[in-house]
Amino acid sequence: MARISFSFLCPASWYFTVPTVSPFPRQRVAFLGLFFISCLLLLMLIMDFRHWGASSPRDRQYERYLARVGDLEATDTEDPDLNYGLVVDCGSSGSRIFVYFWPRHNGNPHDLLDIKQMRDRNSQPVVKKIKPGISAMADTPEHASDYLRPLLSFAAAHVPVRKHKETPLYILCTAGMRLLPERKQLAILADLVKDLPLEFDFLFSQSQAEVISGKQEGVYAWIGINFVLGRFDHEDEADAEAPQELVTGRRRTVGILDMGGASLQIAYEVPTSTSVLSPQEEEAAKILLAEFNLGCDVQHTEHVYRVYVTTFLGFGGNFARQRYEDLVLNETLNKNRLLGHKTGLSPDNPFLDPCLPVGLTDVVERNSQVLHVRGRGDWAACGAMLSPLLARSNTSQASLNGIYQSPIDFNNSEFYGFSEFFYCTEDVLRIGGRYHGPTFAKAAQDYCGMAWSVLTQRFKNGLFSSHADEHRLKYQCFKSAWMYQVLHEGFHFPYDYPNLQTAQLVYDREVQWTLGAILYKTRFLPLRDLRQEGVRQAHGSWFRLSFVYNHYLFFACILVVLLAIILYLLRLRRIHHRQTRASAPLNLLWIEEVVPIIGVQVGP
Ligand SMILES: Nc1nc2c(ncn2[C@@H]2O[C@H](COP(=O)(O)OP(=O)(O)OP(=O)(O)O)[C@@H](O)[C@H]2O)c(=O)[nH]1
Repeated sequence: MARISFSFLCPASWYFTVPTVSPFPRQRVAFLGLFFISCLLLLMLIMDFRHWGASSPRDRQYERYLARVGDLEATDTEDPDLNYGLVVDCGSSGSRIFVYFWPRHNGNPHDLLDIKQMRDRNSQPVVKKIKPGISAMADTPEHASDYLRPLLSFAAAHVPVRKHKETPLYILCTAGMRLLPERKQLAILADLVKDLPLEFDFLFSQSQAEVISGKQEGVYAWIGINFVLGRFDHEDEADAEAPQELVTGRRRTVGILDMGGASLQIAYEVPTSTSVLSPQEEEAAKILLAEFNLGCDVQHTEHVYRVYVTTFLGFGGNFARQRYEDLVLNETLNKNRLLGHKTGLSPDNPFLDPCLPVGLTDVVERNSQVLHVRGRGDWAACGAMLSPLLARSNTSQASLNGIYQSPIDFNNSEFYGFSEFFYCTEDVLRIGGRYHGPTFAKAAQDYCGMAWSVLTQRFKNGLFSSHADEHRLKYQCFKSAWMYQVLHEGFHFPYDYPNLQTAQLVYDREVQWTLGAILYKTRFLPLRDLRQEGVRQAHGSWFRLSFVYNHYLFFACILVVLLAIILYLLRLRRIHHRQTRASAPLNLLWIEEVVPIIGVQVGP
């Protein structure tokens, strides 16, 4: 029987022996119990440790709130960890450059990069616009890069020079370019690809200058707004915007309506199992559905979204006005010919246009044909005249141009309207935000019925939004009627649909399709970061899980060991007492034996 004595913790009288093979089964049970509890504790702590990276829903909401506040601050260009990206939106009415930035990816494979619009030293968004659209370069494509130079120089002055080489530049052209013959489009793009890299050091290749399809534009706008609203977040938590809704897994996404100068897009998520369709409808629906994965790993199917997206070229606000003028001119001249009238042929016998404010005069010219017009500001009559331009078919499941429209659950959906949807409601009417059909109709009607002289006077007095210009004043009556017709007659939105917001800024972030474009184009970058992180973790994994790194775990283990020791000592003490009582004479002998062996005694 071996004897071990403990002298450093106990009083001298505590000298005792420990049998190597315990003769006490209860002691063994206690040991096993302790061992089991320790393991359990360790396991729980390790599990908990894995979750330390993720914060609670409440924390996440708070973090999001802080992030929104942070979005309004000047971008810290000294921070070496920030990445930058540029998107040029070459639209039909003008081009604008957006400068975005993002920090390192947060490591959660469910999240996209946290891309935000850059803000300058005065905390103003870094964005610059030029007019006219790039399609104005159609006949002089060799000057396309000169045309874009002011935008790129502006961006180059804002992005730190050391970052230029790694800053991707995307030049994405929309409807204005789509309307040009392919030959002219290619000539413009070729000039950009050839000349811009000579002057600017951004990451730019041939594939990064393109004419995107309307479908892409719609999907990008859809991604942009849903990202800003946090609808791609997957964790279980109450929705900040709809707290009554406890969302598990995926959140309900919002749909978009985006009316530019030349084209119009609608996009919304559709369920994977669509309603019963005829084979023809099924075929039509397939063409209009975009299925894409927003996860950084294509194998993660929980990030697959199925979105109905349609684009209508020629249905943007400015282009619709041109189509309307074509229609009016042709109809009036035909009537003149048939009935011998002279309507619109001179300024004193103008065509009375219900879609222009009262008293506004204008001249429509097409191929040497001229039509003199004067506004009569009749919004209802204007709407009625626009009906043929919607080109609806008789089928109930079709929207504009007779295109199949996937059913929308108007009782359980949310939409955001951008560009003309916002400008038409806000610029002069000042009712942007939550859209209410009857209120909008009343305001638009009142505006239309005003005399042009009164409107221009109000404009001079600064009564309209700072974004409103003369073009807006002139065409507001037409555009508001067009928007209304498109929304309710074209897309069949109920007149009292309560869940449409018209917007340009959401949480003070400008929501443009360009944000969705850069999010989509950089969606695999997190995977690269995660892989690098994975390699780093593999090297340092022991360190990360070690007790020293994890101080909570370390203290818990110390506690468990101390507990085990104390219990063990108490147990031995009891055994010792029992034995002392059983053989008192032997006790002395034990002490005599033990003291010489150890030779160290604490206490008297
Ligand atoms: N109030 C206001 N109007 C704008 C602004 N930007 C453009 N517009 C006007 O809105 C109309 C539509 O312009 P955009 O939304 O830029 O459309 P676009 O990109 O030119 O058109 P697409 O090529 O069809 O996408 C044009 O008549 C512009 O003059 C803006 O920031 N504020």
